[in-house]
Amino acid sequence: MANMTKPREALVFPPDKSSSIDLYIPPSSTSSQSTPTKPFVTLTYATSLDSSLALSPGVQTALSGPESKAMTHHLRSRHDAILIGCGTAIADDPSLNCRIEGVGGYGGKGLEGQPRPIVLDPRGRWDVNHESKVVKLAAEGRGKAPWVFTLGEVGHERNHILEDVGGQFVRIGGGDVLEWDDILRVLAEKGLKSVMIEGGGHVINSLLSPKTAHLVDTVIITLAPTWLGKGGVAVIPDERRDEQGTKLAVGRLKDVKWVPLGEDVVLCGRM
Ligand SMILES: NC(=O)C1=CN([C@@H]2O[C@H](COP(=O)(O)OP(=O)(O)OC[C@H]3O[C@@H](n4cnc5c(N)ncnc54)[C@H](O)[C@@H]3O)[C@@H](O)[C@H]2O)C=CC1
Ligand SMILES: Nc1nc(O)c(N)c(N[C@@H]2O[C@H](COP(=O)(O)O)[C@@H](O)[C@H]2O)n1
Repeated sequence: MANMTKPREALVFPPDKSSSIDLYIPPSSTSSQSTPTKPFVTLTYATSLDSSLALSPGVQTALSGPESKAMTHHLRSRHDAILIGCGTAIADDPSLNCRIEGVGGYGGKGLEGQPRPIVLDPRGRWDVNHESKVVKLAAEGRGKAPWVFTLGEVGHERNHILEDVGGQFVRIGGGDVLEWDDILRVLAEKGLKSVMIEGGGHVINSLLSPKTAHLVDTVIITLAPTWLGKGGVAVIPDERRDEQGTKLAVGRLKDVKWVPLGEDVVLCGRM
């Protein structure tokens, strides 16, 4: 007979696999903070062999197999926050919760092990509403409510939708764009000690730009054995040049480990 205390969709990530991955993530949600003004930053996403996150902009594309999907949820259980851009929120209507067996809402207590969803939405493009998955899950006690980082005011109605489930709009910065230094400083000020940044393309490419790539502590990338073809949402950061104008690599990972998971391989490394 099935265990009645946990919902059927709970995922399991085996301890023998997690021991390799765990070297690259904060040991627990409370213990690791690289500096007082910045949370520990894990950049993590799934990509195709031709470096695409999705078939086309605005199209959700399943790349991870079941084993690497469980790995991603293990990461979600071990970070205080999970961050995406509004392009991903609009395209995917994501859950942004953790569905690993034993976390809060999936057999565990309260919201233990659930990350705080953060959506970067400088100009209020994401029409968050009562039907948004992340709002519904928060109302059901199966995930934390989102914090949406904006540059300007949003309407009262959207404010209420988030506040009713424990979320909020957070107005940050004084310029035209949300700067990574400001985003990470605000997360640290709010007591979040670790964040996993999932995407999408604009968010990853901007974070990996030469001026901000150093803000990333570790990288955990799922590589799926498929090509998505031209026109996809590609991870391809801006180029870097030295003072003479000679082109350089944007970055190279160190302390690298490749972990096979099902048909995928997971690349772990440090910036
Ligand atoms: N395979 C994977 O692991 C993932 C795939 N995706 C896919 O990526 C696609 C969405 O990617 P994009 O359209 O590129 O949207 P995105 O999710 O990168 O959002 C881009 C928007 O974020 C906002 N933003 C705020 N601050 C920013 C900053 N500092 N840097 C960059 N953007 C900032 C801007 O308004 C920008 O238009 C979807 O198709 C989704 O399915 C998304 C996440 C993970
Ligand atoms: N790890 C991973 N593998 C894939 O194949 C993906 N398409 C994604 N996408 C990211 O996960 C979000 C959707 O998952 P939930 O609904 O939150 O469970 C999506 O919005 C992307 O951030 N990730």
